[in-house]
This record gives sequence, structure tokens and C-alpha cells, in this order.
Amino acid sequence: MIDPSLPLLDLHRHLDGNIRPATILELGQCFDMTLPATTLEGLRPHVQVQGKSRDLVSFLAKLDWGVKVLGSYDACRRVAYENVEDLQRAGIDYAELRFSPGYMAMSHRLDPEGVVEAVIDGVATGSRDFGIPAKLIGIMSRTFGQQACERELAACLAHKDRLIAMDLAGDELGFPGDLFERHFRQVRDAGLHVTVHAGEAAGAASIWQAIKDLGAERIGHGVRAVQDESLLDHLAEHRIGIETCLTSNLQTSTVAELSTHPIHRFLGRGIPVCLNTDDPAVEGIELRHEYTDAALAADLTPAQTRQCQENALAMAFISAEEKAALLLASAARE
Ligand SMILES: O=c1[nH]cnc2c1ncn2[C@@H]1O[C@H](CO)[C@@H](O)[C@H]1O
Ligand SMILES: [Zn+2]
Repeated sequence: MIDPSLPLLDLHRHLDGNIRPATILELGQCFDMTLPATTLEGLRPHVQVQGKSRDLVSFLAKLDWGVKVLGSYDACRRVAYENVEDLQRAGIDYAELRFSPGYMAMSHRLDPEGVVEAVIDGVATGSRDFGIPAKLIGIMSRTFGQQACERELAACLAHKDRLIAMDLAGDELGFPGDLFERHFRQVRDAGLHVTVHAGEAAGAASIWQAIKDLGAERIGHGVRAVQDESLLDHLAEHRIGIETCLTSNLQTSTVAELSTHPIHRFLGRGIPVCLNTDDPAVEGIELRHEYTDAALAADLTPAQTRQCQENALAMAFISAEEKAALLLASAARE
């Protein structure tokens, strides 16, 4: 359930995991590409998870067509802009949109720094046109290795004043966090916040590593924290928030069913947890679904979903003034 007197925030949302199927079709035509289908219905199974994926890596393959059609910086600007329009349509009051410039640049050999500029521009224009505040988090896609992540990071740091944080995403089992310690040293030196995808495909040790060695202030997914009591204590004590994505966890087969999702344990231990979408277009859901249907399937009470809304505000990488403004705006709507 969503409490309308509190702001609705999505803190874990991949902009490049939220490219509209209709836009994929149009851009594919525009760049003269052969797509797996020529109609929306035909394309959907190639760009949207149907039921459950076998594992994280097969889920992630569904994002590929979305970035394959990014044949120009204008195309990148367009999907960034549409992402903000989607926030407005979804009734979201503030979002932290994350994107992997190297992944977006890859298929058409664009310059990742040009992609960063296009995304910044598209989101800024969208924010202005749709009246939704949004901030950007740069992603290093671990799936492509240490060097590719160096290049992604350099592209992001060239525009560090327009980003609030850096993240590490992709194949957690194949590319463990210890490969990226020097990358995150640069991130911290640049004064950016740190959030890391950890404890999704790998275990609690991956979360400890993200906190201790990469400097994570928030954890994406963090499902496997439940394996380690001392980690649960640490998360609660140090106010390290978990960005939970219920439907994503189900679709990646990270959890077998939502009724046994560890979010209850996290909330019960006083760990800051919030609900998020992850890759809305790929999952075929929006944030409202997470707060209603998915929350219901996970047996969350209205008091608990309300707590998640409050936690999201506390966890957001924005100033106290910006948080107060969001609270004020939602209170005024009552
Ligand atoms: O649920 C997820 N877990 C891990 N990595 C993810 C997830 N969703 C998307 N990406 C990764 O983020 C980058 C694009 O923003 C890509 O590397 C994609 O594989
Ligand atoms: Zn994610």
C-alpha cells in the first residue's frame, strides 16, 4: 500500500533497464537494424522477462536489445528523457536513476563520455518538462571486466558534479567485488556516494566486501545478508540501507517466492529497507506494483510499506533540505 501523505521514491532503478519496447522498435528501424520481431507483441518476449529467469545472468540478457538500438547520442538522450516521463506516469516523486554508460555505448561504439553527457541532458530536460526531480548514479558493469569499468568510471568522473553516486552491477558471481577496489577508491576520492549490487547472486561475504572494501553506504538487493547474523547487526547499527527489489528477486530466481523473502527479517532487525523497481520495463512492472501486489505477496503490512517509504526518504542521497521539500509537497497533497 502507498501512503499518499509520504513521498514515493524509487532509489534503485536502471534507466537502461527501462527502455520502452515501442522505443526499441522505433530506434531499431531508425538505425536499420534487424530486430528479433517487427511488432510489439513479437518483441516483448525478447525484451521482457516472461515468468522467471533461470538465474541473474539470463535475466540480464533481456536488457540487451534496449541498449543495442542506441545508435546515437540522441537515442541515449531520448531514452533518458522518456525515463523521466515514466516517473511522472508512475506517480513517483523523486528517483535516483542509474545507468551504465559503457554498456549503453557498446553496440555502436559510442564514446561513453558522450553517453554520460546525453543522459545528463535527457534527464535534466525531462525533469524540467515533467516536474520530477531525479538524480543520476553511474554504473560500472562488472560483466565486462576491470578495464571496461575503468573506462566507464573515467567517463562518469569527467561529469562527477552531475552524478550523486557510483554503483557496481552485472554478473556478481563471475566478477566479484574485490576486482574493483581501486575503482571505488577513485569514487570515494571524487566525493561521490557508493551503492553496490551485492548479496544478490553471491553470498553474505560479497556484502561484507562491498561495505568494508568498496565503501558501500547502501546495498542493492542484499538478499543474502540473511545468512549472517553479525552482518544483519552491522547493517542496522551503521544504518546501511538495503535497496530491495521484490519482483526482480523473484524473476532472477534469487528467491523462490515472495512469501519467504528476507525483507521481514531486515525490517524486524531495524535495517533501513525500501522498495524499488530495478528494471521496470524488463520486468513489466512499476513501483506501485511493488508497494501493492508484490508487497502483499511478501506479506508486508501497511505499516511496513509505510516504513519502507520513510526509509527511502532517509536513504536517498540528497540533502536534508531536499528531503524536507519532498515531505512538504506530499503532505500538501493530502
Ligand atoms: O538486478 C540486477 N542485478 C545486477 N545487475 C543488474 C541488474 N539489473 C541490471 N543490471 C546491470 O546494470 C547495468 C545496466 O544498468 C548492466 O550491467 C546490467 O546487467
Ligand atoms: Zn539493479
